[in-house]
Amino acid sequence: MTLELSAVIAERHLDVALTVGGSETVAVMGPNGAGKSTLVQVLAGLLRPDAGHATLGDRTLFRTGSPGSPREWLPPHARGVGVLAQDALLFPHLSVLDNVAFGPRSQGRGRAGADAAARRWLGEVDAVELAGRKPGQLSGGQAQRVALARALATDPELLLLDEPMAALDINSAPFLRSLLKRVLAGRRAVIVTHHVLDALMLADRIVVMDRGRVVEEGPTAAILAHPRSPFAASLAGLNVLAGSLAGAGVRTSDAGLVAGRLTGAFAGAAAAAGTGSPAAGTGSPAAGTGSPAAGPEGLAAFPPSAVSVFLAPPQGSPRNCFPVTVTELEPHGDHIRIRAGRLAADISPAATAELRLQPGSRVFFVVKAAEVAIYPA
Ligand SMILES: Nc1ncnc2c1ncn2[C@@H]1O[C@H](COP(=O)(O)OP(=O)(O)OP(=O)(O)O)[C@@H](O)[C@H]1O
Repeated sequence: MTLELSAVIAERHLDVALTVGGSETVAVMGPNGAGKSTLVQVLAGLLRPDAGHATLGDRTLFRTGSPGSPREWLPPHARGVGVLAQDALLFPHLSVLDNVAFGPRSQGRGRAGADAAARRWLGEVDAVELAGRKPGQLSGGQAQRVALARALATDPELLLLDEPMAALDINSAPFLRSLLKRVLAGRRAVIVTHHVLDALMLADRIVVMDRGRVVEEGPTAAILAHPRSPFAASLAGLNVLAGSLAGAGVRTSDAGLVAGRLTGAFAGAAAAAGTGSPAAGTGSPAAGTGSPAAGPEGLAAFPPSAVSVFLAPPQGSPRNCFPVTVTELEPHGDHIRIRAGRLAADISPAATAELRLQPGSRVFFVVKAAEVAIYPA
């Protein structure tokens, strides 16, 4: 069962087409004003396009009409669509439990059944203990978890997430991100995000929008490896290595142990569990996507500006050191971006000349652990 959408809204310069498969999560990215939120509002039934149609399996969400196919419009509550926005938007006068039970109740379930469903979903987002509170007694992160439970409690065929982490502080965002990873698995979802890590961790595919149109789309890894739009190219700048979490680092199958610093709430949890900081790793990260079986999955991310380039490994240094072969050199602002497979380093033109770098040069990319952010995937 597929979601198919085409929509034109002249006032917002929107002209998009989108298809989302049955258990696919699509990340919608793009610069400010690209039309990402407008797209979500169209799918949610909050905005009426001038032209177009949307179908979810054999159901029509809307059709603006043409000779031979009449105008159709399903109101938001009848679409089978759940929405999680930047703000939780809970009903302030209802308890957490009643907020989550609201959807099942309006679908016709009795109180006992709706409450049981609400408790089950609160369990899914680790918020059962909040059931009796009012929204005013919740932190931002707690409210967002409750809003996620509320969005899921109607068992929507499509989940829409519009920058769900944007309003959260740095400590709450990683927890919600790992919850989303769990609940989005096998579910159809569209997530609007500004963060490439969200796309990497949560989505199967990226759709890049610009000025109301889709300018690029494809599997997340493929878009980042071969970006065609300037926006995707800017996203692709970040170095990301995947593997399994090991203390304050990530053990990759081909780049060894990448040492870094744990981010946000996860750092607190790891510290409480008594995990330490590993020694810096060495290895060849040319492919860098391996995911060894041991331990929960994690990502190590660092900007090209944090990478130094050496002809020989620095002696006695506690830094991450990756032997690589240069594949490409390109101008990047005042610097030269040195690409080596999936990794990139930005260094000065003078350093590039001094090291006599060219495609095929075998060098060492070196990055301090303090510059590497470690995320649970
Ligand atoms: N309520 C509104 N009324 C009229 N035009 C709007 C409204 N909201 C947004 N727009 C316009 O529609 C276009 C798309 O905006 P939209 O908010 O969908 O972009 P976005 O990609 O979500 O941007 P951002 O990343 O800044 O949230 C922009 O030109 C914007 O100015």
